[in-house]
Amino acid sequence: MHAMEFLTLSVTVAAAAFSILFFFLRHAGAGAGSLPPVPAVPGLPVIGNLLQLKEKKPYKTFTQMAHKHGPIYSIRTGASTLIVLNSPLLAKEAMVTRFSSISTRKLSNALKILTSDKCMVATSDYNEFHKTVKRHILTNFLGANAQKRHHIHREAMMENILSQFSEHVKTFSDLAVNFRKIFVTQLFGLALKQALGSNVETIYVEELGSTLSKEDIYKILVVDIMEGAIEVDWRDFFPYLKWIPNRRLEMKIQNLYVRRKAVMKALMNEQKNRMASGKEVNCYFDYLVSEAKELTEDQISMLIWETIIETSDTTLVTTEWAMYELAKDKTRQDRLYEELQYVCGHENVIEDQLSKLPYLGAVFHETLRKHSPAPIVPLRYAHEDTKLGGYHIPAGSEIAINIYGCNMDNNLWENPNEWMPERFLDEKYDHMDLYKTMAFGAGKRVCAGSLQAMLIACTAIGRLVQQFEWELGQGEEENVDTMGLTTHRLHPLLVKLKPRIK
Ligand code: HEM
Repeated sequence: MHAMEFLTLSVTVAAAAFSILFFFLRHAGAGAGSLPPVPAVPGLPVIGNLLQLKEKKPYKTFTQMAHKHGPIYSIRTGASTLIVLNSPLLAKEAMVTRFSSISTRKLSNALKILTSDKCMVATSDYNEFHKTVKRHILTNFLGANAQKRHHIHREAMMENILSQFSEHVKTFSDLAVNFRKIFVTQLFGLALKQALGSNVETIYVEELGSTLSKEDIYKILVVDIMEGAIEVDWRDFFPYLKWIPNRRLEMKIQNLYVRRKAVMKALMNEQKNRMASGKEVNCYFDYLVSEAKELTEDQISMLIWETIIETSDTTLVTTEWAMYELAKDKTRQDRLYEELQYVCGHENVIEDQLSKLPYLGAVFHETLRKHSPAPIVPLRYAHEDTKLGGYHIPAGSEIAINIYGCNMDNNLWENPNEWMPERFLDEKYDHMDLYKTMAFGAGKRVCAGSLQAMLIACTAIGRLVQQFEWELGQGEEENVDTMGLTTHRLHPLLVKLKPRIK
């Protein structure tokens, strides 16, 4: 062999051997300790990257950082290290493959108080308590059979929503209508009915010394807690300073906690009296009282409240954004209307027909993709050394799964900033698959309420488009700001409605 050829061959063999070794070390049998550390985004001493997060829309900041630093990077939030994942592959690796090492929740000080230290299905660690309460919520409330039993309440809600929009159009014809005001009152009513068996209008709360309207109850159980949940306590970032009091925040959060507890107690007492009079109904409260003997009264109160807040928020966010996009885009609204006409004729769309309405499904999924209602999965942390994307993840790292970043990934979605439901008509998608995007999470902790969210949002969107032509109110096109950490619209959607001629 020629000397030059020999040299080239040797270099090639050495390079191949090195590549195999490198691949082996990064991906396969190598111990986690020998893997490289996750690339770090440069920050400042002590505070780390906190200043880069001051925008208060971390999911957007994280997505921009991913353009520069790749889909996995670490940032320092004060004393803690946060690993941020921005691609579906990495997100699934964390939520499915490495679940056993990353199944523990990391809660802020505010959330620790508001969730009664993880006493909810969604915020608990993956332990016996979680398995028990997840079984309960699926059996009576969110599983497919339970959802069939609650169908009657959803149907009543849809009727009320439509009649209120019709009433508005009759009375004020040209005036824009506040979509959220009508929708949320009815959705909250449904939440109360499923949870407690009664769409309560008023309640006397002894601890607060006053009678509350439904609006007051909604504020205390949902709005105030959503706001409190995103309160930032600087001690979250510097746990070694937790001995320094932060009275203003502590008082505020404690006050929210106490008020919520008092209202739940009054609501539950009313239902206890009903049960004592021999009247039982199909609702989560009756089920937990009679079937979940292992739970304390406080735990039942938290679990009932959990379903109320979960029913009332994310489905509203999805439906409100879908109606915004449809009202803005007459061509796509017409396309949806044609599909509805073709499948349902002059009849109102019903849940059983949803599988025959691919464009309606596509509108739902595209809205979840572009406006993911839970843009970041509530933080988890690795309780043991593990690996992600071929990098070493030391025990104690916090993990942020940026769902918004996954759903806006340029490598996966063409023009991700555009709302294009047609992308989900591609034959690679199974029409009834609820998990086409990362919006509901993945793995063992995937959203337990996805079926309910789909049934409510799709039926509502379908009926509202069958009944009216939608147009944005003046200045609404630019009105796209969101609230804090979520994609909840900052201002309610204002729309003009024109009844369709049947
Ligand atoms: C479009 C609407 C919704 C979206 C986008 C959504 C999103 C999510 C996400 C991302 C998670 C995963 C959290 C994690 O992995 O840590 C989750 C969990 C959960 N969601 Fe939803 N959700 C929605 C509606 C609902 C509704 C209507 C309910 C109930 C009424 C609900 C109940 C739950 C529960 C109980 C969990 C915890 C599951 C577990 O930890 O095993 N969700 N949701």
